[in-house]
Amino acid sequence: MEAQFSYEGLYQLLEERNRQRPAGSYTTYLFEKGLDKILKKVGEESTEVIIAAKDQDRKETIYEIADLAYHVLVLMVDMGITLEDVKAELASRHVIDHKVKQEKMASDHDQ
Ligand SMILES: N=c1c2ncn([C@@H]3O[C@H](COP(=O)(O)OP(=O)(O)OP(=O)(O)O)[C@@H](O)[C@H]3O)c2ncn1[C@@H]1O[C@H](COP(=O)(O)O)[C@@H](O)[C@H]1O
Repeated sequence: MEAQFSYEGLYQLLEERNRQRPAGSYTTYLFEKGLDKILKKVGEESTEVIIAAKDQDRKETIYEIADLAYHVLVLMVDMGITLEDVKAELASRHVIDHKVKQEKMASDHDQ
């Protein structure tokens, strides 16, 4: 059976790792190393996504996107950026995009 997963649940676990810093945790290792190490991992994982996608390797691309998503979440926790912060940003763009489309449809209709 597939394990229950949510971004919110993983984010909370990473916050807990940051507060408690348990030994033997890879996330603890990243927080202890600090921002530069986390950024290096985000850069590496981004490159691996690009390479896998360029090879048209769907399975590998999914695997590397998951690695990237985890490291981006670690970066967010380190910087105190919440999932709500990112959702709010995406939501504001979504509304703008919707408005632009409506305006374009109205102007197309007038012509
Ligand atoms: N999703 C992940 C996840 N994805 C990738 N990784 C780790 O990221 C590392 C990436 O591998 P690399 O070969 O690039 O790096 P490395 O050589 O191991 O280490 P570096 O010295 O390069 O940093 C691996 O050690 C993976 O185990 C993750 N580690 C943890 N999680 C999640 O975070 C939770 C907490 O993990 P811990 O804090 O380790 O208990 C886990 O339950 C998972 O849900």
